[in-house]
Amino acid sequence: MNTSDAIAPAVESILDSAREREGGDERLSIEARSFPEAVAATEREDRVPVISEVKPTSPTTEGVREDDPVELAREMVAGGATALSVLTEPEHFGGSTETLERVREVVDVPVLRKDFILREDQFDVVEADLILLIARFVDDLEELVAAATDRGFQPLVEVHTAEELEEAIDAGADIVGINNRDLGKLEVDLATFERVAAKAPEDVLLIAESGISSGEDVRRMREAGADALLIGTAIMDGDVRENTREFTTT
Ligand SMILES: O=P(O)(O)OC[C@@H](O)[C@@H](O)c1c[nH]c2ccccc12
Repeated sequence: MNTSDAIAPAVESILDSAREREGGDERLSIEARSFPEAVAATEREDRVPVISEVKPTSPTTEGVREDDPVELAREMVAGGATALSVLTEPEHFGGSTETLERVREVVDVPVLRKDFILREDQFDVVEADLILLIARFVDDLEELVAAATDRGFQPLVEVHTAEELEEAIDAGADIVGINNRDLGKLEVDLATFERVAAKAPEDVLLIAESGISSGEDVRRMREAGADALLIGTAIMDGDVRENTREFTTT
């Protein structure tokens, strides 16, 4: 874990509660819906692969969206989402594992569990197709990537710098998310993806995360090598079906 740079207080608070969150006591075994296949299918239809994020609120968003997350998820899939991301962090993002469970029951696309996982037993609380591991926050990335894969999850390793990208590759990640948001200052800069993606090996599936809010942003990330885009705020703001449709047909 890289602790040399200061982490924003909001993120410290997220990590404090993540440390205390209990794990499951039974090891899960999952039959995951393939994310690489879903991405390839979207590409064949000449659309942009988008992971649409169900995010009721966040430390950087104003207000809380009260609509039924399951209904939002359905609408996102109807709008052409390749996959969904569901926040399960309860205290700062308004998420829950029950929501993820219900969403995964009603859609047939791959679903990412978005949370701040720090220990192996925290994998075992709810099934998902993809699971997020944030390179900056975990001590033993390689072990966690292996533990996730053993259970049948497709680990998505999130990075923000070229050094973390290297760590992710060394840990065996083949799906990597490059977060444009700096978790130190919580600021977004799309140049992050451009800079870090340039260092990625060809065979890694690259996801551009955070701060994508226009067709222009989509094109910019695709030109820089994004195989898929993870979009939350800009989809959650308004008609989620129409918003997803617009991003996927840019
Ligand atoms: O709402 P945005 O800017 O479109 O970003 C979505 C997603 O990238 C962001 O929610 C995110 C990226 N990494 C995370 C880690 C935990 C929680 C949330 C995130």
